[in-house]
Amino acid sequence: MALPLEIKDLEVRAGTRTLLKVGDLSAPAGALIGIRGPSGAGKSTFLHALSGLIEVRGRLCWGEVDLARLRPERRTAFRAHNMGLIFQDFLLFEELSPQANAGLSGLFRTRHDRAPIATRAAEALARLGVPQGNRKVGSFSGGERQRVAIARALATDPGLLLADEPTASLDRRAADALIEDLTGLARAGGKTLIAVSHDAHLLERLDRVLTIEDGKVTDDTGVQAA
Ligand SMILES: Nc1ncnc2c1ncn2[C@@H]1O[C@H](COP(=O)(O)OP(=O)(O)OP(=O)(O)O)[C@@H](O)[C@H]1O
Repeated sequence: MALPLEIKDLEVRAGTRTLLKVGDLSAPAGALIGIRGPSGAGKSTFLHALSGLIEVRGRLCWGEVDLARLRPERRTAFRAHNMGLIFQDFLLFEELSPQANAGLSGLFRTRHDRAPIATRAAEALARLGVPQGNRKVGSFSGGERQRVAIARALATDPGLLLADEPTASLDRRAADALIEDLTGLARAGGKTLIAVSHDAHLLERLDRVLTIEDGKVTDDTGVQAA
């Protein structure tokens, strides 16, 4: 289930240094949001905060759940049940097939939950046109790998999809196909999508684009999803 986002006085620090500060920000469930900004501005830090990977201060609520108040293990559990992450370095297992990679989160679930994850992984791989069979992911192209990463993110049917530069390392054609898939799947499934990207082709397909500079949101444009 997609959840609304509500942020109040969010702060991320590393030692004494403040990496990110966001005063007030909210978005309805099912919004498609882009994040752009110069290198080192704090975009990945924001995505990591939104996914509960790092400690934050203030309020960072997905629905009723304030990630700022949860211990790391509770954040991990929340992430496993609600989020699909499509991160830059893919984190795919080179020696495994696409099916094994996409169904990986099933390993951490009960036997009862495992079967639907495997089924959704297979459906997502087919829908995204990933080559079937036992070929190892290590031999896949960048575009194919990125599709496996998306299928893996979709396998648990999460309400929230968080992506870091999903079209980086793809040529224009592969990037456009991926944008079509990602935004289409998010909209069809009523999922919230938050994507860090410099790709104008992706950003123009989203409801809203935030610009982050020097650890702050300096621009917030676009129509919010109803
Ligand atoms: N754990 C950390 N400890 C100290 N500084 C950090 C830590 N993580 C990130 N930073 C710093 O915070 C700033 C923001 O980093 P971040 O990775 O969020 O930027 P970004 O906007 O995603 O950049 P890029 O587009 O280059 O990926 C950078 O100056 C980075 O060096």
